[in-house]
Amino acid sequence: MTNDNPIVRLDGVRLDRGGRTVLHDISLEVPRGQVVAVLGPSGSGKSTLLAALTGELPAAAGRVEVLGQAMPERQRELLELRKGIGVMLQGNGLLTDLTAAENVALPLRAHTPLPKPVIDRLVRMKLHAVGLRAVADAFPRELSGGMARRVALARALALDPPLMIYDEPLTGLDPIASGVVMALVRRLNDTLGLTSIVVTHHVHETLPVADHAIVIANGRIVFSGSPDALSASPDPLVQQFLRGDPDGPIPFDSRGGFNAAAPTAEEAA
Ligand SMILES: Nc1ncnc2c1ncn2[C@@H]1O[C@H](COP(=O)(O)OP(=O)(O)OP(=O)(O)O)[C@@H](O)[C@H]1O
Repeated sequence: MTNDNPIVRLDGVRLDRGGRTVLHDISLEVPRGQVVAVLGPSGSGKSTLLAALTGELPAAAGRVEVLGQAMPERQRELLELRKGIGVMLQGNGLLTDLTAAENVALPLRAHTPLPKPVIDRLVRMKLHAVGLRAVADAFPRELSGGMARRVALARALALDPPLMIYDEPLTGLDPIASGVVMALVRRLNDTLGLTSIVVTHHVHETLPVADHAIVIANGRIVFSGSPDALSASPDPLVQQFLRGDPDGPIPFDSRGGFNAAAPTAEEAA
């Protein structure tokens, strides 16, 4: 495998949840080194796509390749692959009775045999990378929302994964904290040689740091291209999403998924 190979490749992937198809025929490639924004309205299937990238949700059809290998079916191989994927989940997921440093140390304790002094040093380096070395001994409740998010980011980076996935990293943050977090995502991506996939509906905060944008709506990828091309897209679906209009080709309650654009006669009545 050369480094020119995409770090993520999906080919004709279908993803089902609760017996219903959420995403149809998804094909995409994520080149190494990029920050890719996966955008879409609430309920469009962003988290479902993310679950396929981490192997949590097997594809109902098609092929998912991550870090140059097909998504393993066997649990042990899957766990090994997941060590190469840093995931920052919605919210912080920090353990409240552990300090910031102890939270960041968790993956290192769980997945490496490293002695404590080495783990302590690595934790300090990770906290330094997110600009928070000074709060190593603080508990999550003593941190602002933005700082807690950065600690969660440091924890996701703990095992030096080549691929970072962020699920709604800006939820609950004010505009300033959002700007800090997104600038950090970009800086860490470039300085540590990562690839980053940011799953979000925060378009305007995310596009400025993204190299590539994908928009999901009505069960499919409706746009894939540069942030500039996204802003200029004449597609009514894309425009509705960018403007946040309740009326248009994306149903207001898009939880109905792929078929939601065409309500049943009962729903329409
Ligand atoms: N475990 C599940 N079982 C059944 N249906 C599910 C499950 N998880 C998600 N869904 C459905 O799949 C669709 C897509 O949900 P998903 O969470 O992927 O969307 P999303 O774009 O991430 O939404 P949000 O931005 O609100 O987080 C929704 O219709 C949702 O109700």
